[in-house]
Amino acid sequence: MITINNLSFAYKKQAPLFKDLSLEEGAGQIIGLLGKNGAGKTTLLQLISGLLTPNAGEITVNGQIPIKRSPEFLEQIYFVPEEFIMPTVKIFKFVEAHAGFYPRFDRTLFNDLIKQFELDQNKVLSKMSHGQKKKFRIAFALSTKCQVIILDEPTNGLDIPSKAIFRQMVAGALEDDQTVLISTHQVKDVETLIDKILLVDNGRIIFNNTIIDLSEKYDFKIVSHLPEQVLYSELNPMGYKVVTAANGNTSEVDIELLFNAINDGVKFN
Ligand SMILES: Nc1ncnc2c1ncn2[C@@H]1O[C@H](COP(=O)(O)OP(=O)(O)OP(=O)(O)O)[C@@H](O)[C@H]1O
Repeated sequence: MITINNLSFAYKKQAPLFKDLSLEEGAGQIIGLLGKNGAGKTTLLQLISGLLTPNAGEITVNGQIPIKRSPEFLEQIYFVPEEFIMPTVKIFKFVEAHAGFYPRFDRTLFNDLIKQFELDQNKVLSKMSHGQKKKFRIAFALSTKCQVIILDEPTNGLDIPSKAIFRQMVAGALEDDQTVLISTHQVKDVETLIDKILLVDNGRIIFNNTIIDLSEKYDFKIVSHLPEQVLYSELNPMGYKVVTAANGNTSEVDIELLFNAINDGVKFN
């Protein structure tokens, strides 16, 4: 689905951001793309979407080369950037004008998602609040049923109930042949949603693992006393948050703890 071979990329007059980066991701996953500020998450998403040109290496999405921006490519990828400007048209007019670009666009789903987000289709997009615009873009993205949906910081600006609705929507609206790539710092918002974590640091993917694998191999828990065999620990009002090797049970992955542990040098394999 998404294949990256030996990608190198630098912004003009800047040191290379990515050198020799390779990645292979199949269909049917919700992937969380994590990394510190400036790690290159948005840049990577823009490269995959064909909005930036690699200096070397190759990216393909379903066999298409993104930067060629062919109609076959554009109808199967939808990118919701972190910041965007919306046109001065009503929601229903926008849908009338744009849904046709996406052969699998599902109007029933769109109407349902807009209702769940409590948006009025007669509202003018440019006059909506930031959170409302974001909700519209998410609903539109999911309704395209594109094979690759890219969401850059989707929950920024969403109120608390909308974050829960967002999780239900993404989990409920996807087909087996779709892949969703979500870049976020709001890990709690996607913790129960994502199947896989990709961690970008210093121009490299330093971590690429599934939640199932992590939950089978490691325990993430809060304890009052530090156990002897601990891979990583953090002080917590209740005692310590720790990561240990699993003892036969599966535990829910605490992504924030995992992120901090990796940044502290803990190797998860
Ligand atoms: N248009 C640009 N021109 C030059 N440098 C840029 C440009 N856009 C981003 N950069 C630089 O590239 C690096 C990666 O930026 P990017 O926005 O991809 O990171 P990010 O991981 O998405 O960060 P954040 O979590 O803060 O959103 C940063 O050092 C940034 O300053």
